[in-house]
Amino acid sequence: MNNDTLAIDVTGLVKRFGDLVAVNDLALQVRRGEIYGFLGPNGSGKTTTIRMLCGLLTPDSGSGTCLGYDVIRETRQIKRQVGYMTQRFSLYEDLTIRENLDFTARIYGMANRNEAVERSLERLGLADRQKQLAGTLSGGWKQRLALAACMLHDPKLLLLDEPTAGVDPKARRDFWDEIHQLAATGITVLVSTHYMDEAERCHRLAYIAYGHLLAEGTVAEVVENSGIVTWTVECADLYALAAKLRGLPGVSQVVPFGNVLHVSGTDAALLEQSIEPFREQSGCRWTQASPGLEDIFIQMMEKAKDNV
Ligand SMILES: Nc1ncnc2c1ncn2[C@@H]1O[C@H](COP(=O)(O)OP(=O)(O)OP(=O)(O)O)[C@@H](O)[C@H]1O
Repeated sequence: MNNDTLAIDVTGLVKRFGDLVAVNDLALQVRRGEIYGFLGPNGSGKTTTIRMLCGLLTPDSGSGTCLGYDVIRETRQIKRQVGYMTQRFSLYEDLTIRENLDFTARIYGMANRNEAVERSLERLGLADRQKQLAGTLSGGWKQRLALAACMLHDPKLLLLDEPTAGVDPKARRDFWDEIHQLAATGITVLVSTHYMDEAERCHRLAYIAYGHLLAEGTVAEVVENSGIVTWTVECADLYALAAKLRGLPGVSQVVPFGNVLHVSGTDAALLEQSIEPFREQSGCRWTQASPGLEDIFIQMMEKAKDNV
């Protein structure tokens, strides 16, 4: 794959803050027009990576391109074609919706500012509320306004850092519908999230922990390559069973999901051996299941922690 097909193509990215290696030898390839999920625990280096990709931070080492431009030498060109939505609401709460969009358009130095703001207001469906103060919008609308602001200059790539944190499910769904509509027009989206349902709405995803890339691919590929086996069990006394299962050989996770326990491990034979005595327990129904992304990521994080 080359620059025609890849929006992001970087390798060996490293960023240190003093003694801390925030991003460690990271390689990332994101195809044009895809929605690429960026997952990982708090402090794993997602924001730092995003900031290196859009030229706001200079990597200590590594190389590559973003939209075909060199991430070290051509940061000005990159910034012009990238829309970056930061983790926290970065617009002015005491400016109106329109004033915020207008202000952002001025920062981009846009010649056709008024037209772009009008178009954006129409598209957002906020034309009749343009005089409302941004601070009075609901969390979901704030995020949509922030997205509209970073789309004003028609970027080819969107870098969205936890855009839906703390937003209710309906507003999150609307936001993601919007992301998919943008991707359908050819815009590439790299989006960080802690929500597993959002991870599943990505075309491909990467999982990083402690600055290292631990998994990459489609959801199906990540599940397939995880090497994790999960059994679910429905049982009358779930908590008593959970207590007995925890710590047994081959059992690395025992997690209740409502009335069902998820019991996972990486050694299928050992896991089966350990659960065998409980298989016949009356009132218990065991089923082998596909591991969830959450099971996989927690397992990876634990393993990575052991190796740090
Ligand atoms: N400017 C900085 N100076 C010093 N340390 C920093 C700086 N920016 C980030 N870090 C540290 O680098 C590590 C990675 O941080 P980063 O914000 O990239 O993680 P993240 O994956 O985005 O986390 P979260 O999910 O909480 O947003 C953290 O330990 C953080 O404290």
